[in-house]
Amino acid sequence: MSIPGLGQLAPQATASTNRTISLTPFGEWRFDVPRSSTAGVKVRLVSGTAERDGVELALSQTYTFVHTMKSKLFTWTGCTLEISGDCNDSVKQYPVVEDSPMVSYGNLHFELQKLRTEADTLAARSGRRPGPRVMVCGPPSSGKTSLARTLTALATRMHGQPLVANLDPGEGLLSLPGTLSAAVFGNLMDVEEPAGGFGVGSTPSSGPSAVPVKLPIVYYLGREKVNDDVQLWRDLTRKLASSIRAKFNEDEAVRCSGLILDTPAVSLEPVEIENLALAVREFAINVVVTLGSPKLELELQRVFAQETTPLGEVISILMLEQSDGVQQRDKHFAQFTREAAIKEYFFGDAKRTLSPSTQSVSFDEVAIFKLPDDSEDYDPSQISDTPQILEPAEITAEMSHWTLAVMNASVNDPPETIRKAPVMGFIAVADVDEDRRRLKILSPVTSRLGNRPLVWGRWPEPYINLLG
Ligand SMILES: Nc1ncnc2c1ncn2[C@@H]1O[C@H](COP(=O)(O)OP(=O)(O)OP(=O)(O)O)[C@@H](O)[C@H]1O
Repeated sequence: MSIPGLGQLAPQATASTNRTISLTPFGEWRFDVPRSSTAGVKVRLVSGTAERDGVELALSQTYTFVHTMKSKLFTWTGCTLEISGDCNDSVKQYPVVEDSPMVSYGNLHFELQKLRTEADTLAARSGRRPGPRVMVCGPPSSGKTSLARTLTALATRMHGQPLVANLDPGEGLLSLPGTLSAAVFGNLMDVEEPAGGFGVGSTPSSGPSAVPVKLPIVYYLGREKVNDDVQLWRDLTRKLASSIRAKFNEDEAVRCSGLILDTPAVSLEPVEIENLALAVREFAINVVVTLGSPKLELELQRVFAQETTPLGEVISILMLEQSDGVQQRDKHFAQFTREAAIKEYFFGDAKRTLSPSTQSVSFDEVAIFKLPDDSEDYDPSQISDTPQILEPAEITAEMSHWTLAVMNASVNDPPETIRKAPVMGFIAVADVDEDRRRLKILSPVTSRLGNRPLVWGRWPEPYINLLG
């Protein structure tokens, strides 16, 4: 519970007055920009230093945080912020700085930096040991993605080029939801983007970008939750791990910076622990961070008590406190965020307008596959010897407003190959004319689909009419 005047101000009703706040070292300004705030909230760093999940704000520059964004600005040194616009916010100060979870997050970063320096030193002597491979896991809303983002930003600030990967299909990393993906982060991240540099706005597009773009490798699960198709999630996790090994082999700077892996929220279900264990083994993780769950820490310590990485390293399992500032996001918020990501993928955002190409294609020109309907005797949360096979999809009006994945495969490839192929991009079905047997599609690029197969998953669910 927070006591005004003793550390944390109680959240205020939506505040719209222009105001100036001062934060002492390790203080946080926590904010939630409501949907009603069309102009968002504007923030200017007047003095000191401040950052959002590790990405620094420039002095005197005005930043806009758009509506339905929940986050915080943090300061190591103390700062003054000028704020205008509507948002719900609160200030958290730490009279005893050791009480801030950022102390342990910062210490973790410095330990990881030591391992990166060791890997660098070894590389100079022609050794090939990678830098730290750290996995962040924990219960829902424990701050996993925020910590992964902070560790990434802090590493890039020290000229590192870590690989960052996401195994949570509920939210995409540099991609739409429903995917597992990874990319090298070697430069500035976008402080204003709702996803803080992890969103689709930081990927290549047909428009100019304020920050250098990242090139992700993406696999398509087409489901919201891991348990909706555990078998495929495990197969794609293995594929992603293999892509990361290949990147480590060819790029010394990336290898020395290591990996930061974000994971789906878990309770303590045995299948979830097995999934985390699979990720640890596949990605050769040597540092596992559990956020706010001593039980998860104990369970993973038990699983890995006798195990080392393939390189013979100890697998360190540590628990860090979760911040009491982590904000809950209800299903409406999550849906709005997904829809905003889809819209941004095709149309850009306030800073960068994109013009997707609208194409009319005949039903006979496209090969669309769909995930099979869940049959009564199929339990998607169980590993099965007979994985679900893609089926050719019948094109009907039901497909309108869905986003389909364009697979980096040939339409003549076996369904199993198509299903596990990397994703080239997405198209949205704007309209289906069953009488004329034609589809109207939106594509971020003007080129035709050629013989690329499309996959119609279950996630993200259909968006409102993008052309409406
Ligand atoms: N200290 C904080 N103050 C204010 N907001 C915060 C703080 N830490 C995290 N948040 C916000 O809380 C929300 C949830 O955090 P985050 O996404 O990191 O949790 P998560 O564990 O990854 O969630 P999920 O289980 O849904 O994947 C995000 O909007 C994030 O920006």
